[in-house]
Amino acid sequence: MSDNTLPETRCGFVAIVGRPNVGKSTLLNRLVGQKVSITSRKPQTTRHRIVGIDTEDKVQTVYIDTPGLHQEEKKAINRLMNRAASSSLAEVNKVLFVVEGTRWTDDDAHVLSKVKQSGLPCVLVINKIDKVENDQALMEHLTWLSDQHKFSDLFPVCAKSGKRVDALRDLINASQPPCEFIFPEDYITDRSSRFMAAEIIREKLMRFTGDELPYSTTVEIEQFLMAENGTYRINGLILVERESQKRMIIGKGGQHLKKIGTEARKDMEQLFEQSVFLELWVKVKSGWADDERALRSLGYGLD
Ligand SMILES: Nc1nc2c(ncn2[C@@H]2O[C@H](COP(=O)(O)OP(=O)(O)OP(=O)(O)O)[C@@H](O)[C@H]2O)c(=O)[nH]1
Repeated sequence: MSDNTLPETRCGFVAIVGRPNVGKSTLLNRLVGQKVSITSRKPQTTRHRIVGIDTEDKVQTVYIDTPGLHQEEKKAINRLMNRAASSSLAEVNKVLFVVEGTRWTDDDAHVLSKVKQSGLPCVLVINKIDKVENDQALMEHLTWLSDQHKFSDLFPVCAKSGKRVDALRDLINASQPPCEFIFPEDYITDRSSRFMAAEIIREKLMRFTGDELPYSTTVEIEQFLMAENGTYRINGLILVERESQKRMIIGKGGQHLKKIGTEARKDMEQLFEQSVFLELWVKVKSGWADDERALRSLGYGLD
């Protein structure tokens, strides 16, 4: 603490908003420098509010990753912002509104209306610039975007490659107000390791099963132990609705499930910085929607 009692550290919440599939989770992972939110080509991958924490020197930024907003989720952004803003520790002091290249849809317009209502300063992040071939079209679109709202900045990035993400991070960190750190310096998320393990498995399932896998598929971590040698022993249970889905996930001779397991294990080892022994099981569960346990693992009831 300095003499005038203002903390030497700076800290604040930043909400990441945008319609589904614009790359919010990819951006969050880049900003935090670690995988804290799962990503996939399928829209609506994010079901949970994930906090990614970025601490560098004396600045801490706590990111909130929202499920993709579309017309039916009108209240999500308000709920999110109210919840974060009512925190006694810090307030959401910035919004990152992510859009995709030169595309602008009704869902983007809907998110923008919510941003306007919130009255919060907003940086417009134009992601996926690698996909924009026409520079002139991008410039014209940026001009058009800047007329839609008084954004504090317009920031083109490529979250996938990380291009310009560091500069964005500097911009965000520079604007954080004096505040004690909310989380310990070595935290990158407020989610438990068990939760992260289930999310990683779910990501690999979505990646490797293509469009056939229904969103109703859930993952539960049945066991999460650290053995004496420091290895994590993790048992994951994948719950599906039909026998055919089970066969699809397991694949011929178990090859498919093995691949999912290997990829998930690698990500877990990177995240937990420990060796991981992962076992996966697939079980058919009928009437899962009535099952509170399965619903919980989908994230319902967490609010
Ligand atoms: N070409 C390109 N693709 C990107 C970029 N950023 C993200 N993507 C891809 O876009 C897809 C969606 O990314 P996500 O990060 O899951 O998007 P999201 O906005 O979090 O999606 P929801 O969870 O549905 O809200 C994935 O396939 C990403 O790899 C980028 O800068 N360039």
